[in-house]
Order: sequence, then structure tokens, then C-alpha cells
Amino acid sequence: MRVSIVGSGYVGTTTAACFADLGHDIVNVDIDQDIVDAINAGQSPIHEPGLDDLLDEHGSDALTATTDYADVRETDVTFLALPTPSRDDGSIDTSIIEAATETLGATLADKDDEHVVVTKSTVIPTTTTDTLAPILEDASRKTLGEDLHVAMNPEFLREGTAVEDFQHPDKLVFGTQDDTALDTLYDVFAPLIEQTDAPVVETDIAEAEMIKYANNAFLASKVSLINDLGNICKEFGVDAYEVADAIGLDDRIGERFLRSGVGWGGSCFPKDVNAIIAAAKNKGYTPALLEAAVAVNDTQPQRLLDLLNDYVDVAGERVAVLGLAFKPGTDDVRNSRAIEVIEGLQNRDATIVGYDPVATENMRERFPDIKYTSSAAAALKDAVGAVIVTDWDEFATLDEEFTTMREPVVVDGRRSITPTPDITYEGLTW
Ligand SMILES: NC(=O)C1=CN([C@@H]2O[C@H](COP(=O)(O)OP(=O)(O)OC[C@H]3O[C@@H](n4cnc5c(N)ncnc54)[C@H](O)[C@@H]3O)[C@@H](O)[C@H]2O)C=CC1
Ligand SMILES: O=C(O)[C@H]1O[C@H](OP(=O)(O)OP(=O)(O)OC[C@H]2O[C@@H](n3ccc(=O)[nH]c3=O)[C@H](O)[C@@H]2O)[C@H](O)[C@@H](O)[C@@H]1O
Repeated sequence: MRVSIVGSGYVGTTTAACFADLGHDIVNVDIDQDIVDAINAGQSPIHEPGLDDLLDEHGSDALTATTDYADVRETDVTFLALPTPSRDDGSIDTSIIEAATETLGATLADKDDEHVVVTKSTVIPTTTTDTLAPILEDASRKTLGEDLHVAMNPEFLREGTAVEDFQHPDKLVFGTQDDTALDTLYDVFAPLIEQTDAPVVETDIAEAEMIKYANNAFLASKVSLINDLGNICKEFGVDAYEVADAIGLDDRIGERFLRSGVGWGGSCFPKDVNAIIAAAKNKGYTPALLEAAVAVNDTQPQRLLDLLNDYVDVAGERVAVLGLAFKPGTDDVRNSRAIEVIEGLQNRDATIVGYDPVATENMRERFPDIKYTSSAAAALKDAVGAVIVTDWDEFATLDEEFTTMREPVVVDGRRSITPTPDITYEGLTW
């Protein structure tokens, strides 16, 4: 099939490369010329395992990128993979996806055949039908249900494992309101369904939109609950990881997403939980549990710094921050817990030395004035304390490097290292 994808970030590029790999002809539209050039050169614009290989194979062949929306007219269906960021009050800002939808609609005005537009971005229930569809109808001068069709197909991939997640989905959700859109989604995903036997949830559009928020809100709350329980464990000297392993054996709880520590960050959990809270409140309902999940998450970096404070006064002293990405496997620092940790250390006048295997340049844009090193060993040398914020595998192999610290105090926010007698070690929840 001929498929276009508007937006070529984490979701758009992964979707484009994986669709090309399934045998479709893909046009990827983005306003960023550097991203377009990278894709056409067969290189990934983001750090994501497996993506370079797929782009090397399909970039500029089955997959072409462009800044020109006109190429969309040569395709049968367009997926919108555009940012839906938070406003200052936490509510969703749909201005980017609305603007792109208007450009798409105007482009489709010059296409004679019918077209299907699928929202892949995370949007509040009814956004596709009540906001985006009218924009498309107006701009394209097409008629919904006749020569224009809309659908919602939420994405559940995780950064760091995006390609793997896309290729082995737990489920596919097809939110539609007419058969043309539903049939089109089946046509696009047919090779993946055949390969994986992934269950397909057929639903209406608003339910598909809500399923995405419910999924993220549930997972974020699960981590906050294990953090809340972990904080209790710490007070009693109980190991929260042993507790988590045990409760995870109960099928009703499940073993995944029970790693307690410095909390959840990233481009989606914070944004999406706050957006659905704001949307619920706007309807007159205050979701107390989700508000508590955010509150617990907000306190974890502070608890990490308080533990460090129990051992050292960091004012004017060198402190190593190991891990800057919001999770391992990615260079994404959006809403990384490292941001709160660095700000907290700055408030205490520490000299901060950050290290991350891949996210340094992204964090440098946010904090240009702190020091960065090219190895964990260099960050630790002469430091009076170290905090572990991201659970990169390489931190687990650190050992003698800690003995080069002036004061070998290590506060582990991710259960990353095995303590040795040479260091003063505190786990956040164990
Ligand atoms: N990052 C993730 O792991 C996941 C994200 N999502 C959702 O998917 C959506 C996209 O997220 P990301 O891919 O992370 O965003 P991103 O910020 O990585 O990428 C968005 C891309 O859209 C481009 N863009 C902006 N305005 C444009 C326009 N008018 N026309 C064409 N391109 C334009 C930007 O240049 C950028 O390359 C969001 O709603 C997000 O919540 C859903 C599941 C996973
Ligand atoms: O909507 C999205 O963007 C995506 O958000 C999350 O994916 P992602 O943010 O990439 O990463 P996760 O693996 O979910 O981790 C999120 C945060 O939770 C933290 N986390 C996760 C699991 C855990 O047990 N403990 C924990 O603290 C991670 O360190 C990270 O900061 C969801 O897992 C995806 O299904 C979803 O598609």
C-alpha cells in the first residue's frame, strides 16, 4: 500500500521504517529538513536500537522523506504522528496537530480519490472526530464518510525498544466510524497481524483515544504505587525489590513495571497523565488516584537528594550524576528525572558532573553550564557523592571506579549496582 506519515519523530520514524519493512511504500513528511535528509540518507534521526538498520535498508527506497505535503496525494492513507505536548496547566496542546491537519486537508483538496486519515498521536477522547475531522473537511472540501475517512490507531511502543515493540505488539487498536477506514487499517497492518497474531481491538474512535490514556495512566500509577510501597519499605529497612518480586508472582499484579526508584519520566507518562487529569477535571471529575500518582512521582528525586544529604554536604563539592536519559536505551531527556535531580543539586550549590552513554548532548541543551564527562569513571573521580538516575547496564559493571571518589557515597535511584564494602551505599527504596 501507499502510506504517508506526517511527523517523523520517535513514533513517525519508527512507524515509517517498520511499515516499509512490512512491504508498503512510505512517504514520511516532516518540517525539519535535517530529519528528512537523515532518513533519505538511510540514517536514523534518533537513537533507537534497530532503526538504523531498517533505514539503511529502506531509506530513499521504499521509504522517502520530504518536507513537501504534496507527496501525500500519491498515498491512500495518512497517519498523523505529531507532538501533542502539555500546556503549562498540564492540559493537552493540540495546536501542532491541528495546524498540520489543516495543511494536510488543504493538500488533499487537490486529490480526486478518497483518503483515510488516522490519528496516531495521543489525543484526548473526541479530538479526532470533534476537532481534527472538521478541520480536514473544511480544508479538503471533502465529505466525511464519503471521500474522507478518519480513524484512531494509538501507539504503545516504548522508547529504547521502539522497533521491537512495533514489530511485536501486545495488541492493535483500530478506532473507526466507517468500514472504509477499518478495512484500510486491516490492509496496512495485515502483514504484521499475519506475522505476530497480535489481537486487534475494533472499537470506536473516542474509545481508542481513551484506551491510550488508560494504558499509560495505569502503567504510570503502577510505578507510583510500587514507589509509594517502596518508600514505606525503606522506612522499615525492608527490601522493596524482594517485596516486588513476590507480589509480581500473583498473576493479577504481574511482574512488570514494579521497579521502584526515582520515578517515571519521558515524553509521555508525565504529559499524558497530566493531560487526562486536566481533561477529566474540565468535565467536572477529579481523578484522585491519578493526582496521587503524580504527587508520589514528584517526591522521588527529592528523596534521592535527601538521602545523599544524610552523608555529605554537597555545597561547593563535586557530585556525579550517572544517567541523564529518562530511561536506558534512548537519548531522550524529555522529563527525565535527571532534570529534577540536577536542579536540586544546583539549589544546593553542588558542582555537577553528568555522564550518560548517549544523552549528553541533549541534556547539554537543557543544562549548558554543568560539566559532562565521556565515561562514568571520569565523572566519579574526586566526587564526594554519586547518584544513579538511569539504569544503564554499564553502571552495573562499575566497581573500582567508586574508589577514586573523594567520598565514596553512592545513592542508587534505580537498583543499578551491587554495593561493595568500599562504598557507602543507599538504595532509594531498599
Ligand atoms: N515517543 C513515544 O515513545 C510515543 C509517543 N506517542 C505519541 O505520539 C505523538 C508523537 O510523539 P513523538 O514521536 O515522540 O514526537 P516527536 O517530537 O519525537 O516527533 C514529532 C515530529 O513532528 C514534526 N512536526 C512538527 N510539526 C509538524 C508539521 N506541521 N508537519 C510535519 N511534521 C511536523 C517534528 O519536526 C518532529 O520531527 C505524541 O502524541 C506522543 O504522545 C505515542 C506512543 C509512544
Ligand atoms: O505513550 C508513550 O510514549 C509510551 O510511554 C511508555 O513508554 P516510554 O515512556 O518510552 O518508557 P517506559 O519503559 O514505559 O518507561 C517510562 C518511565 O517509567 C520508568 N519506570 C518504568 C518501569 C518501572 O518498573 N519503573 C520505572 O521507574 C522508566 O524509568 C521511565 O522513566 C509506555 O510504556 C508505552 O507503552 C507508551 O507507548
